[in-house]
This record gives sequence, C-alpha cells and structure tokens, in this order.
Amino acid sequence: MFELTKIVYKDILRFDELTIEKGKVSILTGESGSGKTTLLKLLNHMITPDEGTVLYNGEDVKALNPVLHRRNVVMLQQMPAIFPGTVKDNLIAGLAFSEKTVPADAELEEALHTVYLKKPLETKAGGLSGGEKQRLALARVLLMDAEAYLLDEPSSALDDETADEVISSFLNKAKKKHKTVVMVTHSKRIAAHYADVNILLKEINQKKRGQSHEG
Ligand SMILES: Nc1ncnc2c1ncn2[C@@H]1O[C@H](COP(=O)(O)OP(=O)(O)OP(=O)(O)O)[C@@H](O)[C@H]1O
Repeated sequence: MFELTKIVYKDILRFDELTIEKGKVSILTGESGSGKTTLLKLLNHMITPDEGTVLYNGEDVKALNPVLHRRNVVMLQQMPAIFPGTVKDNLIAGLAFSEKTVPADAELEEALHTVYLKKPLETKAGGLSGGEKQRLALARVLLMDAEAYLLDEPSSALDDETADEVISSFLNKAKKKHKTVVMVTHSKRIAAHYADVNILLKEINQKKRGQSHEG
C-alpha cells in the first residue's frame, strides 16, 4: 500500500526502502526522537521528503490531492485535539472533514463500545480523563472509515489492561474491514501481541546527514 524509496528527511530519516502492506497491522517502534511520528507524517503527506518517493497504491503522494489523501489515510496524533462540546460532537467532528454523513446514534455508540468508553453521547468531553479523551479520539478516527489508519501511540495514556482491550478491539474491527494500520507504540507487549509486521526504526534508519559516513 505504501512504498517508500531512497528517503531523506532533514537529518531525521534516511533509508533506502520500506514497504507497508495493505490489510496488515504494522507496528513501528524506536527510541524517543528517532523519527516515528515523522515517518507517519510522510505517509499522509503532512510533510514531503527532501529526497525520495512515497507511493500510495502505486501513486506518488506528491501528485495526490492532500485533502483527499488524508481522508483515505487518517492520522491520529499523539496528543489528539478534543473539541468543545459533547462526546457526540467530538465523534462527528472528523466526519465533516471527510464529507461523510453523520451516522445514527447507535453507530456512534458502537464506536464508543469498540474503544471501551462507557459514556453517554451527551457527556461533556472537556470533563473526560486523559485516557478517556484518548479513546474518544480513537473512536473518532474509527468512524472516519479510512483505508489506512496511522496511530501515534494511541494507548499511551491507558493502563496495560485497558490498553490491551482497546487496541485489540480496534484492530479486530479494522482487520474485519481489511483496513491497513500503522501504529507507533513504546509498549513491547503491544508490539509483540498485535503486530503482523514489526518495523524497527533503528534497523532501517541509516546514519544521519552531516555525519562522516557517506552510506
Ligand atoms: N519539523 C521539524 N523540524 C526539525 N526537527 C524536527 C521536526 N519535527 C521533528 N523534529 C525532530 O526530529 C526528531 C524526530 O521526531 P519524531 O517526533 O518523529 O520522533 P519520535 O520517534 O516520534 O519520538 P517520540 O517517541 O518521543 O514521540 C526529534 O529530534 C524532533 O525534535
């Protein structure tokens, strides 16, 4: 689904090749500051590489309309925005961007159920805990029904048990619908349990520019 070739981005990323397969869960790990978020941003064209190409289904993302591309490839940021208003307002916020019709409340409740967030739709979102807000944002991207989900540490605010429930439930749903998931996590446990493919940034990322090595 994604093919990255001869990528250079500032002095952060430099690698020859990376393929991300359609319908698979690829888990991206690497130490803090190693460029995981930067790599996700290359995939949905929030940034453009200085050198090299990023292909999405065989097409150079530079040639794609960025707004349309980001409807197909939805990114959940590490600290996702929570909008003023209710849980429901937050769930439907992404749909306006995708120009999708607002589903019935039952479908919104189903998305909350998937992320184990047991709150009525009319709950004020501002009063939710950090972990609840994280799950609300995850439910919001799930409803966007994208082709690919780029999840940047989606369970960082959750305890281990809740993280397992939420991630496993989200991935089950995504897999049933043949979605592609690229997930960044610092959790070795989650990487070991849920990855179809493990991408270790330190294995692919080469010496940074400005260092003596020319490789
Ligand atoms: N636009 C930018 N310009 C310059 N440097 C940047 C830019 N964005 C990120 N960086 C730097 O690039 C490095 C990689 O950042 P990135 O957020 O991709 O790392 P990460 O692996 O996701 O880290 P973490 O696990 O801490 O979230 C960091 O040193 C960061 O400060």
